[in-house]
Amino acid sequence: MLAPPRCLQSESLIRDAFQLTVKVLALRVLPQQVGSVTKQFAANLFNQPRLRNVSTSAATKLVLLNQSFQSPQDLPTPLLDWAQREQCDTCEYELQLGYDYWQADDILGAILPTELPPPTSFETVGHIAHMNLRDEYLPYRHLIGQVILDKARKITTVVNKLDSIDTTFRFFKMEVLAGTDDMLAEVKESGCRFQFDFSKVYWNSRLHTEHDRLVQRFQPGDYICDVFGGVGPFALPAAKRGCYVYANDLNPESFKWLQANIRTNKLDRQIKPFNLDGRAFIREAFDQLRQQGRVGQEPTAPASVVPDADQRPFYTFQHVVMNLPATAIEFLDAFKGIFYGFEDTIREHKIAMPFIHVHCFTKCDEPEKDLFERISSTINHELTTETPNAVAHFVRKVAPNKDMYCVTFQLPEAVAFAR
Ligand SMILES: C[S@@+](CC[C@H](N)C(=O)[O-])C[C@H]1O[C@@H](n2cnc3c(N)ncnc32)[C@H](O)[C@@H]1O
Repeated sequence: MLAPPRCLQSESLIRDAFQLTVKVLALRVLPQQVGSVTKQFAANLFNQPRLRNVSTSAATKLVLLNQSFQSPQDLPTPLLDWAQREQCDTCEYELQLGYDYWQADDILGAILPTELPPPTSFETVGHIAHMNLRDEYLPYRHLIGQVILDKARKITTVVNKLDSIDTTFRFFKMEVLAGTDDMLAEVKESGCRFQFDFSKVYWNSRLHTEHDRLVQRFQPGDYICDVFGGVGPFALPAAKRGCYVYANDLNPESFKWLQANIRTNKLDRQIKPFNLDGRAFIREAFDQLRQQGRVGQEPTAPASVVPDADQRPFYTFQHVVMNLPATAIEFLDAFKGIFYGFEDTIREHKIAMPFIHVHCFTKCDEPEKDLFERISSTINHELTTETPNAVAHFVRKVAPNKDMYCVTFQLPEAVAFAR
């Protein structure tokens, strides 16, 4: 495999340093002989990614041969015989390769010390390439950023995640390595358009599958309570599917973009946005839905003549999503007594308890045991893997010894009816 000349660099990128002249032997053939020779001797040709092995500039064609052949004597006998029979001679041919030819890992492999493998993986958030470089790469971070910027399609900004994460709002602090400092990202996911300031809100493209997985579980017409909703990656696709969503985020920036995304996707009649702390939101959302019914369907009569809640159909959520893996379990205490006083209505109308989908991290060797124990102790009610409708789903590895899970369980009546 060809590689550019090694040229250790640490300041600005010198693109001219990647010129390479490749000398190969070529067979001079007539246009009508090209098909036959390239088919018969495919293995002996100059086969390099993204390069043609037939030169088309001359009236006679040049079929370029493998660069391991230094002189005509090196050619395999069948090829030599063919050339003699067809009266084709050989000649030398020079290819000039430069910066444009090489791929990011070729260039980074040439620039970086040999003990550092090229770091070419990054997450894409709209036009932003989001890298997570280890410490040993930091002296070269701007060079790496420039190469990624040059080589990755549709990327105009390259950022590196810094060590710190905003502890409350979970967005990453980052440094611009190359390109513009425009952090306003536009992303399409699950048929919805999302816009947000990536430097101020949480967004993780790697959660796409998890967003989809849960949304597919929801049925059109379901009520969804999204406690840590961010800019809407659960709420918007769920609403597109025909669900009614109460979506919340404490970060005012997430709330602002959630509202904007609801408008852009024309889902105002199906999503109701909130900007509250998760615990307060759970109580508020359950109360409002019980009293008001559908999203956007405010009581039309003055409050004094609106019948009491227990004389109207009892609306509640079918699903609650809680994606704040570091601390979501702690918020489960908000469900204690959430239906206190409504036991008879719920039983009479056979209303099913909501499913709670709580995301969490674990570093434990027995993840399910650890998670169910922590959940049980917060809600004062024992849940195990044996509990009907309770399951722990592995979402992804976030660090070598840290996994993200989503535990789904149906809110136990004993918890919901507690005093
Ligand atoms: C891990 S992100 C998940 C966002 C989104 N649901 C997703 O799947 O991408 C957690 C979100 O919870 C929000 N958050 C953090 N603490 C909160 C709290 N106490 N109450 C409500 N939202 C909170 C953060 O601002 C952040 O947007």
